[in-house]
Amino acid sequence: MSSSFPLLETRALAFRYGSRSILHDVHLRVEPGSIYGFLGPNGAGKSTTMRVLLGLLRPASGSIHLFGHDMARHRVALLNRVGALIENPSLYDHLTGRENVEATRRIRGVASNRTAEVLHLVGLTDNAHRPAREYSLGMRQRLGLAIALLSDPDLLLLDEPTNGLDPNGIIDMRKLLQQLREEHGKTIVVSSHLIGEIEKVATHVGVIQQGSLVFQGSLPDLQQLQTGRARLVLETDCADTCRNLLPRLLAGATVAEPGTLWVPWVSKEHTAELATALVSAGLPLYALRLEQPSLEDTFLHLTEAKSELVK
Ligand SMILES: Nc1ncnc2c1ncn2[C@@H]1O[C@H](COP(=O)(O)OP(=O)(O)OP(=O)(O)O)[C@@H](O)[C@H]1O
Repeated sequence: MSSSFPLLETRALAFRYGSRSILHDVHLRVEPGSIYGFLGPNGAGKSTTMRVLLGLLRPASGSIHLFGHDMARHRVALLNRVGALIENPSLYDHLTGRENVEATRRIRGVASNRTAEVLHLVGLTDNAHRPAREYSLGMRQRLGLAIALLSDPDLLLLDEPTNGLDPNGIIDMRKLLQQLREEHGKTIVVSSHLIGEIEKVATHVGVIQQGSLVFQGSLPDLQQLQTGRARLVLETDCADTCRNLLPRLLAGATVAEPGTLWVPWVSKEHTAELATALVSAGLPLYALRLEQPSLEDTFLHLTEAKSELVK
């Protein structure tokens, strides 16, 4: 991650439900202008983290810094600069989209021109006169986002905003987040349990598993981790003989099957040397191919291994 001043930072954040520890030692770092994909399987602690960040749950220990200030000291002022969408927005179904926005606008004392602005931002202007009960799930999420945008917040915290949406709804939400970042300078933390969704929209990624952050970095950092897990699959007659004859070139290799070796990928030069050495040693080489894990595999590996990869 860059060394610029983080917009949101948690230090050794911990949370407990009674005697049950839910979040442990969470060090989040969200750079200004980023879309931070907060990933983790069900029950990992994403919603709990969001609620702690919004001051809805009190941390057991640790601190939260928003815009460079300690939230424990300036909670109200700092949270005024944050917009949130936590799961499904609570809407008045009998009111129109516009009336729903208006209801919150008045309570919050926001200027009246903002209603039309936020409806336009989320692409609901043409449907603003319809009652919310006629809205699709995607439209409801966008209306919730419009309400979150009323006070023109610098930071948006969105908990699984695409949950339950159909493919078009997911694409619309993704475009909207990109537009909010690129054209309106918003910083966005968006949680999901699907890496496939996050990789299309996020600039940075944090992976949480069982209440601990197991990876944090830019999207290219995560892709690099994926490349580092690539392997060569070598097919021959007897994998053990190969390993014994070429111990240096096959360091770290594992026998997958009697005639198949998995070799951690090093470089194309190493691959060429391995192929030459095998043939020179008179060993049959039936196949030598590169297997690159998908980003999904890497995510599963991170969440299953609970490794020490936090930067
Ligand atoms: N009110 C509660 N009381 C006790 N434990 C809770 C409560 N709410 C959540 N938990 C537990 O806290 C842990 C984290 O839950 P959380 O909802 O934060 O996970 P999540 O990553 O958001 O998962 P999901 O994607 O399923 O919402 C889970 O083990 C859950 O069972």
